[in-house]
Amino acid sequence: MCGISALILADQSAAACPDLHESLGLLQHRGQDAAGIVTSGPKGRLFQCKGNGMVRDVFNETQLSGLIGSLGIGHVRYPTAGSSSITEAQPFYVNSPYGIVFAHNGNLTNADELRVFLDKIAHRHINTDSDSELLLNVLANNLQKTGKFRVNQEDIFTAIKDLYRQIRGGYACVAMIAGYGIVGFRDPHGIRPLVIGRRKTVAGYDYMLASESVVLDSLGFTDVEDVKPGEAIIITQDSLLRRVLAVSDRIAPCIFEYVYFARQDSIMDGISVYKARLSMGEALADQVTKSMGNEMDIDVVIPVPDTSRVAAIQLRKNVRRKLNAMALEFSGKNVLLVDDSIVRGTTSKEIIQMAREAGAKKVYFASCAPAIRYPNVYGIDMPTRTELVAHGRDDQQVAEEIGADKVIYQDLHDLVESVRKFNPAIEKFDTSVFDKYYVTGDVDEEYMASLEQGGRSGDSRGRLSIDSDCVGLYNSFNR
Ligand SMILES: O=P(O)(O)OC[C@H]1O[C@H](OP(=O)(O)OP(=O)(O)O)[C@H](O)[C@@H]1O
Ligand SMILES: NC(=O)CC[C@H](N)C(=O)O
Ligand SMILES: [Mg+2]
Repeated sequence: MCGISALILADQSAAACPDLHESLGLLQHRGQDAAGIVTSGPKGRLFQCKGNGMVRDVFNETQLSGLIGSLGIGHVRYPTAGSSSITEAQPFYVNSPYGIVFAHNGNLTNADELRVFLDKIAHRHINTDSDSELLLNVLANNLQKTGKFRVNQEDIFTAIKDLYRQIRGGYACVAMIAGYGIVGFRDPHGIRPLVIGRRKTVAGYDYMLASESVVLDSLGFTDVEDVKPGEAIIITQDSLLRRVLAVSDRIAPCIFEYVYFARQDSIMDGISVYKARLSMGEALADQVTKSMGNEMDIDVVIPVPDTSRVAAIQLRKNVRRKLNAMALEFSGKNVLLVDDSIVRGTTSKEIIQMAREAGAKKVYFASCAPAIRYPNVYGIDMPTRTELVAHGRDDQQVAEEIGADKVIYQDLHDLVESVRKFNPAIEKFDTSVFDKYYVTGDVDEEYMASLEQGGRSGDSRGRLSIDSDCVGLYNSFNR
């Protein structure tokens, strides 16, 4: 997963960087492999700082003070395509046309096709395996076709409208055109989230786009709204224009944002993540009661710790260390462990073993999400089918695999309703990891098999990471 943000300040003499930097800290849970900020300063000059690691590792005071300019964009990355090489840290930049920088949350499912198109037809050099670099180059190519000396809003809308026809997958994007303004757009199915807000200042309104509303709330922005599926927004010093450029009858925001990914203090597509999680818990309680029936013998319910993900990276040297503090609760009891999800089964297996070592009599495991049996192809870094503990296994077999006496999964319909009841206007969610229904319609057996082989360009699995301390191009001496 990734987090993105974009900011344009009303006061052109002020610096966008401090707020962008803070926005990335607030989005850190969405990506911990790399972070980057690009700002646009006087004469449209672009200033960049990006690298591998957490936000606090990538930026220091000196670097931040060098990021001058009143507009900019930022990114935190958890790769789903390409590798974790620093060369794929975002934002990406192309100089032609106009000087564009770009940041993307999501994952494209037709990356192979785009790569060929950009090479053979558009004659654009792609230097990495990142699908986001492809996306940027499709946008740049579309803008180039206008042949204009200076860009205008209509041209940008046309370029994005064309892009909607060319690319497939999940994507929320922000871009900045040097010295001109910021742009945001969201895929026609609304799979990945993006919000916009404004902040009144003496100089006028500042505008910010971000993956999650928590960023805008924390930075004092108000009138926070979701960018609509298929909508593009262009903000310059003088204007804000927004337009829905692609309409889909299959709106399907990613349900996993509510289950696990988003911060609980965010509101996404009009739904409080916190309230959705409470409601999932209620539905799961019913499911547990139903599934235990007359054999209900649970003495204690224990949540698997959900450490703040920002801090967790420090604590997460291994699963056991993370879970250690809970062992005392288990002795002599029938325990129900509750987690948001079971993916590979690593966490559940480990904590169940710990519970048994600590003297638990019976250990049941309940998951707020249904069984995850299929990969995510829209921007959440999940393993391939064969690595998923529930793939090809029924509930009983999963229980055996993770060492539980019983596994109780949330029912998919209940999960959807737990979220949907807060915004019934959303008829569907992307639930592909549970039911194999991929809303873009292009994810077939061949695609899945290629994910497993790690052979598809644009897929991170099975690929070597080419590390380099040179941002933008590979450093030869490190290879
Ligand atoms: O079956 P697995 O492959 O172990 O994956 C599932 C676990 O991964 C996540 O936790 P994680 O430890 O990543 O982060 P958290 O502290 O935010 O819960 C999730 O909350 C589950 O606990
Ligand atoms: N998780 C994401 O949103 C990743 C964005 C993009 N596919 C990358 O790998 O950089
Ligand atoms: Mg967890």
